[in-house]
Amino acid sequence: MNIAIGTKNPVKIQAVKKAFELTQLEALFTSYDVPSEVAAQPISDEETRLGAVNRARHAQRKDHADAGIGLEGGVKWIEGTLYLCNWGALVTSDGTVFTAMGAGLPLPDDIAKGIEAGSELGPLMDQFTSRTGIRHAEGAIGVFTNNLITRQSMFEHIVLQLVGQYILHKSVN
Ligand SMILES: O=P(O)(O)OP(=O)(O)OP(=O)(O)OC[C@H]1O[C@@H](n2cnc3c(O)ncnc32)[C@H](O)[C@@H]1O
Ligand SMILES: [Mg+2]
Repeated sequence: MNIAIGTKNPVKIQAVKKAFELTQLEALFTSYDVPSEVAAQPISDEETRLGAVNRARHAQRKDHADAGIGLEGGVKWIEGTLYLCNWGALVTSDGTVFTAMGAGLPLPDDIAKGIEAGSELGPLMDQFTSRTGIRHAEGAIGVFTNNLITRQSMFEHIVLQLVGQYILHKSVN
């Protein structure tokens, strides 16, 4: 099957490819820089999920793929604490939408203050770690789990949830 991925971020692309390796599906991949149509820094489950769905829809339409996949990273407030939140969506050529959420943990106060002030998590994480390109590497989830879970493995898990739902749907329809 042809899978169109709605990002050019290599971490997300690798996550999709790795997840498909664990399935019985033969897949060919393309990737496109598509709009999420939400803020560059989504700040709720709803907004992050919508970003993932929009990316999946746009990617699917780009080359009439059998399925489009969108992955979106965001943050959300729970009881005054800022948490990481991550979402994925798979949209099929007949318009069926599957969604799934991934790992999320609380972020330090300094990061939360930066987000409140309007900054994006990517640059804030670079500042926090005195490095560059954390979002293309282990991500915030990697930094705050001591690399036990990386941004790639986190997104891989989301894609497995999406593909699992898709396979089940195909087998009963
Ligand atoms: O090229 P795309 O696909 O857009 O990949 P991205 O790394 O920008 O990822 P998102 O747009 O999904 O993430 C939304 C925002 O949150 C940031 N972000 C999300 N998760 C992150 C993480 O784990 N580590 C660092 N930054 C992260 C990212 O830099 C964006 O500002
Ligand atoms: Mg982005």
